[in-house]
Amino acid sequence: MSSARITIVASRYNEQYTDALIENCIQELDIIMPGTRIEIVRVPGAYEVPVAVKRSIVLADKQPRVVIALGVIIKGSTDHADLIGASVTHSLQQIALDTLVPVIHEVILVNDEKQAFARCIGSALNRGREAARAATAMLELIEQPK
Ligand SMILES: Nc1c(NC[C@H](O)[C@H](O)[C@H](O)CO)[nH]c(=O)[nH]c1=O
Ligand SMILES: CC(=O)[C@@H](O)COP(=O)(O)O
Repeated sequence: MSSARITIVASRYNEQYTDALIENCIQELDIIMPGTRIEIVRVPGAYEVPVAVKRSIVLADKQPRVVIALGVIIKGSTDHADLIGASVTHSLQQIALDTLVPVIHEVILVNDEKQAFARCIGSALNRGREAARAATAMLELIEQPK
C-alpha cells in the first residue's frame, strides 16, 4: 500500500470536463496505487494552474511526491486559448525542472467540446487516467534506490 502524497491541481473552467478528469484520475490511482494520499486544489482556470502547482510544492508542510495538473482549454475565436496553453505548458515544465518534483501535464487544449468529451469523459483517450498512470510511473522512478 502506498502512502505517497500526490497533489492534483485542477481548474474549474469547463467544469463538466475538468471534474471528469479528476474523477477518472482518482479512480485510476485507486486501482494502480491504492492508499495514495491525494490532495486536490482547485483554481479558476488553466492559466492559474502553474502558480498553484508551484505553491503546492514550495509552500507545502509536506511536499507532494508528484503533482498532477488538470485542465481543459477550449479554443475560441481568438488566440487566447493558444497563448494560455503555451504558457501553461512552459510553466509546468519549468516548475518540474526547478523543483525536481514531477509535474504531470494534462491541461489539455482542444478544438471543441467533442474533443473535450472524448478525453475527459470517454474511456479510450481518457487523460485523467493517463495522468494517474504517468504519476505512478514517475513515483516508481523517483523512489528507486539511488
Ligand atoms: N477559456 C478558458 C479559460 N480561460 C480563463 C483563463 O484560464 C484564466 O482563468 C483567465 O485568463 C484569468 O487569468 N480557462 C480554461 O481553463 N479553459 C478555457 O477554455
Ligand atoms: C481559452 C479561452 O479563454 C477562450 O474561451 C476564449 O475564447 P475567445 O478566443 O473566443 O475569446
